[in-house]
Amino acid sequence: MSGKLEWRRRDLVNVRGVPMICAFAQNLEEITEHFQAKDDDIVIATYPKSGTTWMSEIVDLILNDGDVEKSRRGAIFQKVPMLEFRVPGEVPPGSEILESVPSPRVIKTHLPVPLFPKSLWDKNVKIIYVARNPKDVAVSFYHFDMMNQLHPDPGTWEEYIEKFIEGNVGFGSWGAHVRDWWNLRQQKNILYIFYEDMLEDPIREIRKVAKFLGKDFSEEVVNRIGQQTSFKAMKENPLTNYTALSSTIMDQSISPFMRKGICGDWRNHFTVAQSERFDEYYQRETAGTDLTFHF
Ligand SMILES: Nc1ncnc2c1ncn2[C@@H]1O[C@H](COP(=O)(O)OS(=O)(=O)O)[C@@H](OP(=O)(O)O)[C@H]1O
Repeated sequence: MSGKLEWRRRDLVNVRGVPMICAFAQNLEEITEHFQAKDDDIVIATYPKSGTTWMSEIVDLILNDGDVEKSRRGAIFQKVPMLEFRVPGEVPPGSEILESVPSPRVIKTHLPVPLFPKSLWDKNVKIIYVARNPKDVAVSFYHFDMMNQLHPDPGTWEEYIEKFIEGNVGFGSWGAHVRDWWNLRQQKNILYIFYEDMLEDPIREIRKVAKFLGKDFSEEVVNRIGQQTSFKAMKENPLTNYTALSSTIMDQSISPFMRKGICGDWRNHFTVAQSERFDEYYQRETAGTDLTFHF
């Protein structure tokens, strides 16, 4: 095997107790320990499939004052590089690409709190965390695992649900992820946003993010950002729908990156028994917190 094939469908690798995508696991601890943050870095942190790309495009437009032309300067994964992305021997790692991105850098990461780079904590950078209900995350992640060749094969849906509940999927436990970030939100510079709230009232949530980033826009600008970042617009936009990424990594003929973009698609996938099992999981994971999700 050579090239990207070497990293295809490999088992997850345990990094400090967190199951990680094999290609990304190489040198991950180096990022945690030695990635150099800058004071004006902005981080978009999420558990996978929780609205990262959507928030990334919103933040990019906010930083460019809603200038659509400027937002067309590159694909979303170039404008907002993923810190831990790595296919050794194939593409420069995200952490390296970030060294040449002009400030303020917007950094995408799915890293859980224990693996988050020390230097980003030390600099107390602005972090926007997006969380999504675990049933829709599981459905989205299952489809993503099928199409993303760097991920392990998800198996059947039945099998996948068990893996998800055990936290035996890329980036580990959903519950630990959303909880750890939630618990830190008042100590650190974190704006905690819910995907379902973005769907309910995108304009309200865009205003919230803009305010966090120190911007106050007219209605016209906010509406423009809302239109540009609607699911339909982003699905049709080759710069946001990931079609610019090699199909040897993401095979969108299996499942498109911009798949459905709704709340409640889980109803089309879970049996009643699976849903009840997941409800118990959700109760366990959020017990003792004031975290509440909409389904
Ligand atoms: N603009 C907009 N509006 C609503 N929903 C959107 C939007 N953009 C992306 N999406 C949906 O977000 C899901 C992908 O999540 P991520 O971007 O976090 O994926 S990744 O982890 O970075 O690969 C994935 O969800 P599913 O459709 O449920 O699979 C995308 O469709």
